[in-house]
Amino acid sequence: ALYTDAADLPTSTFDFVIVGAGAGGAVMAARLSENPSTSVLVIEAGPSDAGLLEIAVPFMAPELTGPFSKWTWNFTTVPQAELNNRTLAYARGRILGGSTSVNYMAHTRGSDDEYNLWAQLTGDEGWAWSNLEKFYFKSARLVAASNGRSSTGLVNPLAHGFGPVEVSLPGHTEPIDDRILQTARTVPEFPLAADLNAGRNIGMALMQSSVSGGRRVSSATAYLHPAISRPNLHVLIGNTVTKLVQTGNTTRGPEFKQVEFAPNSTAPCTSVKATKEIILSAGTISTPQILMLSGVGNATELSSFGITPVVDLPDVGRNLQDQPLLASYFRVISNISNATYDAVERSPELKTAALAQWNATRTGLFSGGVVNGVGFLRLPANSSIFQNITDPAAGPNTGHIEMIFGDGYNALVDPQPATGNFLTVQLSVSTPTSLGSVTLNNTDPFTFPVIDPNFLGTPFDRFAVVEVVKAARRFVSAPTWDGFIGDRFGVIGDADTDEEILDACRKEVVTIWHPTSTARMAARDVPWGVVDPDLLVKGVSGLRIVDASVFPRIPAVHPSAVIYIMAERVADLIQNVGTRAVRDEL
Ligand SMILES: Cc1cc2nc3c(=O)[nH]c(=O)nc-3n(C[C@H](O)[C@H](O)[C@H](O)COP(=O)(O)OP(=O)(O)OC[C@H]3O[C@@H](n4cnc5c(N)ncnc54)[C@H](O)[C@@H]3O)c2cc1C
Repeated sequence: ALYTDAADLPTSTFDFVIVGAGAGGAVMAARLSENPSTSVLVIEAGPSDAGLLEIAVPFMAPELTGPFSKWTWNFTTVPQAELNNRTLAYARGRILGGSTSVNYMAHTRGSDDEYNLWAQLTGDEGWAWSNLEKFYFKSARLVAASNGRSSTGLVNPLAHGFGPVEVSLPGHTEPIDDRILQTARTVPEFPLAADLNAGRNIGMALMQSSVSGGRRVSSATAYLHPAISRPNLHVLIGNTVTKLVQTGNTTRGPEFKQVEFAPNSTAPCTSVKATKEIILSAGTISTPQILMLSGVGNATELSSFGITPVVDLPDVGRNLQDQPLLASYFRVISNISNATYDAVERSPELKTAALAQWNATRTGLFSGGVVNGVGFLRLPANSSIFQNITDPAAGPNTGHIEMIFGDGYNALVDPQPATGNFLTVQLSVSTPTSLGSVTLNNTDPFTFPVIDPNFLGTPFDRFAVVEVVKAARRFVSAPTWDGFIGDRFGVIGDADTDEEILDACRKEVVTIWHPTSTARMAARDVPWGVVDPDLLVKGVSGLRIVDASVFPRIPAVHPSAVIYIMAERVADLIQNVGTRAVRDEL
C-alpha cells in the first residue's frame, strides 16, 4: 500500500527497509516482495508519479528538470574549473521511479565488455555478462513502437527478453530518421549497428527507449505500481531518510538496521527497523550523503564535521564519474513543412494540439522523446591521445563517444532562436576519465551536499570532446544530408580549430545526468571500495547499496538499464540466500 504518513504504517519493523524508490530501489521492492512472507518498506522523499501527465508524456521530458521542478532534487555543482568556472544544474529525480521518472528514457544496456570488466575488477564472475544475460532478459522486453514502425533490420529480437521494462523504437517518425540510417549504410566510419542492446555498443541506430504505447516506462510503472497492492509491500512517500543508526556489532563489523526519517526539516524523526537488511538506493548523490551522516566514510573528514566515525571507508563520495554533454547545431534548409519540431517548440497552440493528439490516441510528436537517432563510436586506435593514455574503454566493443540526434533545437545552454529550423546533434564522451566527488556541506540532512563532477578534468576528456564535435560534422557532411543541412550554428558551430572547439566546449558542456560510482564496488579483499561484489557495505553488517553509486566505473552508455540488470541480480542473490555474508551468518 501507499502511505503519506508514517503514523499509518502497520508496524515499525520490516524484513527489508529500502531507502529510495528509483531505478534500483523499485526493482528491489518489487522482487523482494514477491515472497508473501517477506515484508518490505520503501521510504521515498518525493511524491507519487501516478496520474502526472508531464511525467507520462515522453516529449515533455526536458520540462521536468528545470530549476523549479517539483519532481527533482534541484542540486547544482560547484564551479567547474575546466568549464570557465560555470556552475551546472544537477537535478535528480525526487518522485516514485526516481530519476527514471524524469529521465530521457534511452534504454542502453551497454557492451558485454562493461560487465566482464566489472567481474575482473571485483574478482566476482557473477558480474560477467555470461552470468548476467538472464537478468537483462528478466528486466526488459521489446514492444512495438506506438506508430507501428517496422523494426526489421533495426533490432535483433533474440537480444531481448521478457521483463517488465517495455522498450521500443521511436514512436514518431522524423525526417532525419532515414537520413541517419542511410548515412550509416553508406559511410564506413559510421556503421549501422545490428542492435546496440546486443552486446556490441558501436554504430548508428534508432534509439531504443523505455516507452510503451506512447507513454514513459519508469521503474515505478514497470516494477513498483504493479506490486504496490501486495499486503507485504509498504511504500511511504514524502519522507526523507536522515540517518542510518548502528544497532549492534557483529563479526563483520557494526550492524546498521535502523533508519531515521522525517517529512521535513522541522518535523520530528521517526525510526523503523529492518530484521534482515537496509537497502540504500538513494542514488549517486544522496547515498554517500546518507552514509556520511551515519558515520560511514572518511573518518578524518567525518570528525571534522563533528560526526563520530563508525566505519572508516575513505572511498565514500569519491570517484564520482559523469559524462559531459553538449549540443552542436546545424541549420536545416529543407522546405518540407514540419521538417523539424522547432515550430511546435515555439507555439503554445501547436503544443496544445500535439498534446490533444497524445491524449486522444497516444500518438504523434509527443509520444516519442526529443531524440530519435543515436550512435556510439570508437576513437581511432592511432589517435594521438593513446600515446600517453591507456584506452579507458572497457573493451573493443565499447564506444568512446556518443552522438544523439534531435530533429529540432534542443536547448541545453543557449535558448532556441526565435526563427529557423535546426538539427541538434548532442555529443558526449562515453568513457570519461575525470573523477569528482560528493562531500558534506554540513551535518543537516536537508542541506544539499557539495557536488563536483570535475567535467573535462583530464586530457583524455578534453581530447575526446573535441573529437566528437568533429565526428558529428563529418557525419552530417555525407551526401545524404545534401539539401537538408545548411551551415553550422551556435557557439560550437562558430569554432574551427581544435583550440577554438575546446574553448567552445568549455562554454557549452553540461551534464548528461549520469553520475555514478560514489560508493563503488570492489573486490572483498582490497582496502578500497565501499561495497563488496554482493553490494554489501564493507566492514558493516545489515547494509546493502543498490543504485548507480556502486558501479565500479561509469558504463559507456545511459545507465538505467544497467541498474535494472544489477538490481535483478542482487534481488536474486538475496532471494536465493546466495550471498556470502548471509551464508556466513547462517
Ligand atoms: C534528466 C535526466 C535524464 C536522464 N536520461 C537518461 C536516459 O535517457 N537513459 C538512461 O538510461 N538514464 C538516464 N538518466 C539517468 C538514470 O535515470 C539514472 O542513472 C538512474 O535513474 C539512477 O538510478 P538510481 O537508483 O541510482 O537513483 P534514482 O533513480 O535517482 O533514485 C533515487 C531515489 O532515492 C530517493 N532519495 C534520495 N535521497 C533520499 C532520502 N534521503 N530519503 C528518501 N529517499 C531519497 C530519490 O528521491 C529517488 O527517488 C537520466 C537522469 C536524469 C536526471
